[in-house]
Amino acid sequence: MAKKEFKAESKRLLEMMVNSIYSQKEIFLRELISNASDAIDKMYYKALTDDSVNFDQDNFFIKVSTDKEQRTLTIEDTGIGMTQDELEKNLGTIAESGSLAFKKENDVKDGHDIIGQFGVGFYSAFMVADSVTVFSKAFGSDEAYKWESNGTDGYTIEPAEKDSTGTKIIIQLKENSEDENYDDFLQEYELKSIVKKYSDFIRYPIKMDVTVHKPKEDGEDNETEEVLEEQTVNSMVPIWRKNKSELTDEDYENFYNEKRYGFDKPLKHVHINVDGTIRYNAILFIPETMPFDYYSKEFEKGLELYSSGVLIMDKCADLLPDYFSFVKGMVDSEDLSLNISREILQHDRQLKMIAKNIKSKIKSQLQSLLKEDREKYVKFYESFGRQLKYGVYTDFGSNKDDLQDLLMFYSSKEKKLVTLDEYVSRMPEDQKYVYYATGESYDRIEKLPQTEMVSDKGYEILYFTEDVDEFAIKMLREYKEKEFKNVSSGDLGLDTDDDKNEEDEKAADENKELFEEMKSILGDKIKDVRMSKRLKSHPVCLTTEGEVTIEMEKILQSMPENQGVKADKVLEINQNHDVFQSLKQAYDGDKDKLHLYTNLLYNQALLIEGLPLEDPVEFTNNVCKIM
Ligand SMILES: Nc1ncnc2c1ncn2[C@@H]1O[C@H](COP(=O)(O)OP(=O)(O)OP(=O)(O)O)[C@@H](O)[C@H]1O
Repeated sequence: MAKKEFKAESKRLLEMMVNSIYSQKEIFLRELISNASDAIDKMYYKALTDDSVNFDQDNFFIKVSTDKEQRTLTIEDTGIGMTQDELEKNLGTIAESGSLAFKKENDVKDGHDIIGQFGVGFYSAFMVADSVTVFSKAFGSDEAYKWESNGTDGYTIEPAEKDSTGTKIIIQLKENSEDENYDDFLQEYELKSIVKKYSDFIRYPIKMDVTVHKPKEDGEDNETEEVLEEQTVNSMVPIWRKNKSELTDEDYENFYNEKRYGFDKPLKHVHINVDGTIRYNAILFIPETMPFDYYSKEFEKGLELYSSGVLIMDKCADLLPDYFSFVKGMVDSEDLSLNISREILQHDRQLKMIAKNIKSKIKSQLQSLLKEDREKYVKFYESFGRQLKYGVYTDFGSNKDDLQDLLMFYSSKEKKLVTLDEYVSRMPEDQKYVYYATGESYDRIEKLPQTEMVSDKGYEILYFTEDVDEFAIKMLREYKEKEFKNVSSGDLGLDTDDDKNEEDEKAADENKELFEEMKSILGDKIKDVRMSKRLKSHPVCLTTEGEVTIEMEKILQSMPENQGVKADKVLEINQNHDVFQSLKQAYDGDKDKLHLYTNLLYNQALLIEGLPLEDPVEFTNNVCKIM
């Protein structure tokens, strides 16, 4: 049976393509400039293989100009041009890429700079055009041709006049509508910024007539006039392709500012050139200050992604893990698999490899910053440390090994931020755990009764003041085989001398009934009342049993999806405190008083923990009563 070819309704196909491939209309300019750059590149490659062709860099450029009255936009290049056949084949057949064919035919080894590959970019002009006219004169030919189309009912080709080799594309802009002001594409400022945004690193000059103010020739002092001056509006050579040794810190800072990655000065930059199984260049920055919306939902992470110098994506989120979302910068790779709109990537294997590579580079940069410039690292950590801690906690702790050595906490001994490694390496031999205490501020933690015994032993305590701290540490569980221990947790693992232990046990036994009575007075507010082994000068404190601590309870309670998770609280009493004698007396003779004292002590313990009193009026009345 004879096989039949698929037919395509080309008018509909073109319409669909034009209106559904690209998410932004302005992209047409990127596509036409990329075509122009490809056409000049072809001249460059011709010159490489044909001695009769001379490639003088100065003769090659792209010019973007407008005619406001006619409402036309013109993109002209001095590239290889197209013959009549080529116009027919390349611009008359959807998905026919002369550029891809050129790459194959010419076996261009370093031809990765040729951008076109799908054979559709040109038609993006119809997103903004009522009609497109192309004048082209091919290299080595004396004849020029005109191709014209309104995008709906085909195209025409006829001989035309054109002096020089190259291609000139004239776009007749669509009428303005309610949704779109096509006149924007006639505005100098608008055009300049689109060129800068997508095509800044095209290797050939993109020229425009730009309005400048100049002193008036025979005018008075200071009198100026507006004149048009032809300027090159793109930077051409991407800084990331330059040799690192040629670049100064200032060059990187300027790039950071020009690209508006931030308004601050970057703390550190990394310039990566990888030329292995995957090839890419990247410049990454660690900012000094936190963007104002950093810890909000509005903040979007991501690096700029370029393919052969053309911007593909403003913020490619897949290139950065969330915990390094503060990193700014760009990646350029020739090896990416792009889809036809060049907006998203079909196969992201390469992208994943680049992302992995970048992740380890950032980590090692941060490690070296910590080692070599502590002051800067602390500055960085004060802004972004919280994000690293989230990184430890999220994804079920799968990144904790990568991040644990970047963490810092405030130390009770050093009175500054220290790393876990520093803590563990100076632990006395008899210390079993890494101790930490939680609270609203360093000052408040300093005064927590629960820290007394641990500090007394001479052990260092890490102060946790951010809500994520304890969650992150629970995920870490241990560092260098040393478990973390909250100073408010049940067993502190402190070695006390045996005689004292025995004495304590005896006293606890003797007062068992008193504690039972107190427990029944407080009901389900607490899990137990116990004699304390951690208090020295304070009469009372709250501790917890089990996984949920008081700080965690506070955080969980403040969340919208709060499910009433509560910590198992234990009221600990210091039996060496005078208050304990009063409790005993009340227990023996005056049950009302025991009630009063128990409630007062419980409320005091709540206040110390920064927890709200259940009944502040009753509490103050009780205070008055004993006065
Ligand atoms: N300014 C130009 N000078 C010379 N040839 C051009 C020019 N513009 C387009 N062409 C030819 O027309 C072909 C089709 O262009 P089009 O932009 O549709 O696709 P492409 O650039 O090949 O691929 P992509 O869709 O990836 O951009 C190009 O491959 C090229 O051969």
